[in-house]
Amino acid sequence: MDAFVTRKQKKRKTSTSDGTAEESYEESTDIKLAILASLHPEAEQEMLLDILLAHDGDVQAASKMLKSPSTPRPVKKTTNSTIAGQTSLRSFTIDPSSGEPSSKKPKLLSKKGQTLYLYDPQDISEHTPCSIIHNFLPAEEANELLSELLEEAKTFQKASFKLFDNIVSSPHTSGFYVGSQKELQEQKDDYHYNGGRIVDVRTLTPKLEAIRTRVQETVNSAIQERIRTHHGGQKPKYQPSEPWCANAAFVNCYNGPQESVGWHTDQLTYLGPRPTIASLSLGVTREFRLRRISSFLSSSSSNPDPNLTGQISLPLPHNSLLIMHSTTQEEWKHSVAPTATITPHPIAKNIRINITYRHYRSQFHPKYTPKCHCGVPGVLRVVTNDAKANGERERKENWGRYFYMCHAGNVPDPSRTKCYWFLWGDFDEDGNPKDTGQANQTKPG
Ligand SMILES: O=C(O)CCC(=O)C(=O)O
Ligand SMILES: [Fe+2]
Repeated sequence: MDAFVTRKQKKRKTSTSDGTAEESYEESTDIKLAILASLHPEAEQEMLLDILLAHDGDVQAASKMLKSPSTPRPVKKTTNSTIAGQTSLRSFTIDPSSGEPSSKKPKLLSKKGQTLYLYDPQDISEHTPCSIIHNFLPAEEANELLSELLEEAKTFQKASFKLFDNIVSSPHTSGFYVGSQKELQEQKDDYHYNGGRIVDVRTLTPKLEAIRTRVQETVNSAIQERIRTHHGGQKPKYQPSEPWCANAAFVNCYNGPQESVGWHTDQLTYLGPRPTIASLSLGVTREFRLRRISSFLSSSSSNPDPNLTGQISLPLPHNSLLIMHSTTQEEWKHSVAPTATITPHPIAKNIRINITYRHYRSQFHPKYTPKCHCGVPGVLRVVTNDAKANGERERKENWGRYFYMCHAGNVPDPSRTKCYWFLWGDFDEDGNPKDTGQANQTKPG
């Protein structure tokens, strides 16, 4: 059984719609789940997963639990929504004195090389930088939005760009939407993504426009709630205090189980530090995975707590709104993993549509982005211990500092002399540039 637990993870290169490139990993939980399912063909996948994870990935212990008369009998699903019958991990904790399920909360661990699956909004809020709202839109409206975007997605393209001498194409297609013709023209003229521009910019479709204000209101209340529950009423440094405004949206289309997006963080250049991103999923349920960037773990990165270094998977069902709060982009990476199987959706068949609403902040308009010697606007990054992303700026005393670097340094182009230009970003408490376009230039630490 151990061979399944310790199976090596596979790596591969990929790229995202906003142009950041990373590597993705595949995991062995699927196999353990398949074994458990073959032992308990009557049980629902979600229940098996919950129990497997409550037993720390031990298939034998999970199977024993399933055979126990005290375990609730699984009820067959009548819809294809994975949300039906979902339970919190709390329902599967065993009281050691009685051997009965107890309501005590288990310790949730995301061990290195393992995946912790979370479904319950309270678990997600407590153990990830995100919060989730299931059944966000009225059912009919969600279906209509899905149908509209499935039609749009027929004309989406795969994003592709150059990475270390290879053309990397994103393993899914996407479209980019803004609120007005003026913003559309500005995107075409002024905005850069990895040194290039997005040619296909569209204005929000009628249904994307119709939900925009609701997304905004929900996100703004969730931000306030998060500040209360996770930050003692004090917003994190650099998190904007201005209201969040959904003025741009990437729409991603994952056609089939193998389409995915690799581990990445979203580009900060036009969102600024500590952005909030709202992600509405439609159609097929897929796994959204999260893992911490180890330099932001509380223990030292040379000795991080092994219980916090694994990945967390959030299956995102049709009509769920995931809010990535202000620590997500700087302290975590996220991905949508390829999978062996999916449950087809009655409208979308094998397709998952995902909308990420973003706030392109006016203080981060490209006219304020510091420019490299090449004349190209820089890319805003944060210093982490990710050597590939940060090069020599990864030294501990600089972790968490922001800097601009050349796109050419980000995506080396052999036809150009390698460019080492960089500028420390200097932001106030609200993450606004202190001196727009004129940050102090200093030497790397
Ligand atoms: O499809 C998703 O849930 C995530 C998409 C994403 O990470 C992105 O567009 O940057
Ligand atoms: Fe992303």
